[in-house]
Amino acid sequence: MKIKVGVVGGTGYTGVELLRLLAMHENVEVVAVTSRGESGNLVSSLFPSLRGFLDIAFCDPESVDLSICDVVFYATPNGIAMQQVPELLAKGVRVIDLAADFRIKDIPTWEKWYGMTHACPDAVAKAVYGLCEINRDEIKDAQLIANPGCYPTSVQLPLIPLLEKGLVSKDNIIADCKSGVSGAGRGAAVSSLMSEVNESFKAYGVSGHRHLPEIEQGLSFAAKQEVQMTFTPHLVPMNRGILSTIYVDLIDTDVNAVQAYLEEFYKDDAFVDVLPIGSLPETRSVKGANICRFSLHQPQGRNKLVIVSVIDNLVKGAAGQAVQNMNIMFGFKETAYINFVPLLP
Ligand SMILES: NC(=O)C1=CN([C@@H]2O[C@H](COP(=O)(O)OP(=O)(O)OC[C@H]3O[C@@H](n4cnc5c(N)ncnc54)[C@H](OP(=O)(O)O)[C@@H]3O)[C@@H](O)[C@H]2O)C=CC1
Ligand SMILES: CC(=O)N[C@@H](CCC(=O)OP(=O)(O)O)C(=O)O
Repeated sequence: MKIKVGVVGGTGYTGVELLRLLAMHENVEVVAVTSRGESGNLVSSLFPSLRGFLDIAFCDPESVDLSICDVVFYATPNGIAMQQVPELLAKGVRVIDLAADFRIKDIPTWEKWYGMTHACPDAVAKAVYGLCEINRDEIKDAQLIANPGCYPTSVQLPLIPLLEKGLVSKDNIIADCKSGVSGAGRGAAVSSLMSEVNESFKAYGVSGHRHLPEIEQGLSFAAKQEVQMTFTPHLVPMNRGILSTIYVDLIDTDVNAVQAYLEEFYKDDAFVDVLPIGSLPETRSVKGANICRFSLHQPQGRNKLVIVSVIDNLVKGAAGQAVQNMNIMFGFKETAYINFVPLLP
């Protein structure tokens, strides 16, 4: 069985990553890839890596009829999908939004952090947050998926089971996260120039980043009470990858029990790798792959648990998780065509 797939925003970094994964997927026919500026040009003329794998041309998002698709991915800036999705939903099309339009249930909170009025709060209420390992059952029947943010994926996968089970405190959580430059998208920006980024390392969004309410929403749901935490993103001079160092207070000092619980929780999940205690995951151990690897540390045997979590921001943090959602929604094997060995170096 092949489903018809559309991609809105095929010229960006998450868009081209989606195309790479979808082009290899035997249950998928990519029927539309949009670009406002490249409409009419072959996708493979902009991205030669796709030559021979995806031989269609970009189309104009204004004139394309996406209602012929079984599923449409939005790989667009925040605020675009919410304007178009209600019409597609009404026609029975399923949608996976890689942006943040449907991630935050509380509309005033979303409007505060994203600085715009939400166009379709009703759709937000229906959307399922596509953190696959946690919400698999709801994803199966969802018509609209809010694909999680990159930093939130790396932080929530290790923390949600621990908060649900009461193994760590909901207070004093700190996530110190570092991302490669592709996290900022493919659009031209001075702040992404090589001479601005290379040989340098900086924090940003320290007083507030829009992924904070997304992470707090997920952690609060898991803890069944409000969680407030500290989240600080940093930019590192590499193309892909996120490494999050997470600090939490243990309820009981037995880190081995926490490890055993996480190993059991994720034992059937191909895309979450609970490493042995004390391991030091690197971003290159997940590059190009749909995997979150993390490890637990208990420095000096004290009450503080340190978790080091790595993902590829474009794969498990975006396009890979989006295809994993599609696999679950359409009843394909969850790992189908996204179960790759990471790239080295
Ligand atoms: N980069 C990352 O690591 C991650 C990104 N995300 C989110 O995914 C989304 C896409 O990110 P990314 O690929 O990095 O962004 P890019 O800036 O690289 O690409 C944006 C894409 O959106 C298209 N686009 C822009 N405006 C419109 C519009 N008005 N109508 C239709 N298409 C439009 C552009 O195509 P064109 O101009 O050719 O029409 C382009 O293909 C964002 O919301 C981002 O926050 C989520 C997780 C991780
Ligand atoms: C390095 C870098 O700039 N990263 C981006 C990641 C955000 C992102 O991907 O946005 P959504 O997941 O919310 O759509 C940022 O901090 O804005």
